[in-house]
Amino acid sequence: MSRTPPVKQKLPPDIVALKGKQPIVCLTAYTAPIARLADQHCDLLLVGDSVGMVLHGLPTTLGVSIEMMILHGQAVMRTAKSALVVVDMPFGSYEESPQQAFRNAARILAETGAGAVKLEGGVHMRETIEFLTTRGVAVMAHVGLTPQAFNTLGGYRVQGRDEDAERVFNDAVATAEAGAFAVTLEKIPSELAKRITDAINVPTIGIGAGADCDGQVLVIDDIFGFFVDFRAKFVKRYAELGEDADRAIAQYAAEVRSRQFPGPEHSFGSTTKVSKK
Ligand SMILES: Nc1nc(=O)c2c([nH]1)NC[C@@H]1CN(c3ccc(C(=O)N[C@@H](CCC(=O)O)C(=O)O)cc3)CN21
Ligand SMILES: CC(C)C(=O)C(=O)O
Ligand SMILES: [Mg+2]
Repeated sequence: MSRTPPVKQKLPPDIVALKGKQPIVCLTAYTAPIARLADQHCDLLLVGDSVGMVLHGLPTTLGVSIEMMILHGQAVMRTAKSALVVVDMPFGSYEESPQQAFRNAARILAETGAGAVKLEGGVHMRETIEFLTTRGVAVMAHVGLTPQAFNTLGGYRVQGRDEDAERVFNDAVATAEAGAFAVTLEKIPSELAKRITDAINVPTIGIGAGADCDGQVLVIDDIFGFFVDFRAKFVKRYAELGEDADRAIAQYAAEVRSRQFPGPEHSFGSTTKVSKK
């Protein structure tokens, strides 16, 4: 029986190997059809807890549950063939202790088949990241603007400016030393992101962290122009699908009201005779 060999899905070490060789392309994905598309162009797909704000209408990421992350992780894993899939650990699922983090990370990996988890935090997550990575759980870290700290940070502000730079630098270095295979840098000055990228031997994946990171990530609905609740400065819209979708819905509504839709071609006759056409 001859079969085309299956495409090998990337693993965390394959992502590490890209540092210094080529920019790492990452997007968020939450659903099977989008994962099928993005998989063909990305090295890494992130099932971000941004799903709570983007698809579930939550005001922040704080209300996202493990069950939500697993359902979306499963949907993405069904169609992602070559990109590494990373699932965000939601708020409250890992902060208590390394043991709690391991239990929930293991559940996420077992139930989704994803290759890694991502968690927010630097120096204070060092022990947890070490606990996970020495027990077979690949971890992507996330420092700088950590959206799950919305309340303590006082919003989604730029992090690491002026005297705050050392904190973010130390956070990034601590996670890399603890065994993280990559570090997300969110909304920090470009110069600081470059300093971090030069200082650690695993890839930095930037979002609002300038052009010198080893890779870039954006929220898929943001690049589609489909998420309109806010527009961060770091977002570049590559389409205006929101406008397109609005046009489609408005036209459908108008055609239903004017009885233009459905037409005969969308309708069924009462007999089974074969139509000519
Ligand atoms: N659609 C979407 N895109 C994201 O990038 C994203 C999410 N959702 N949800 C989870 C987090 C939250 N993130 C955010 C949210 C807002 C800004 C932001 O910069 N907002 C405003 C004002 C922020 C302020 O200064 O208080 C901006 O003007 O850029 C940045 C990152 C990043 N993540
Ligand atoms: C924006 C990325 C880095 C993220 O954490 C998310 O989508 O939840
Ligand atoms: Mg996230």
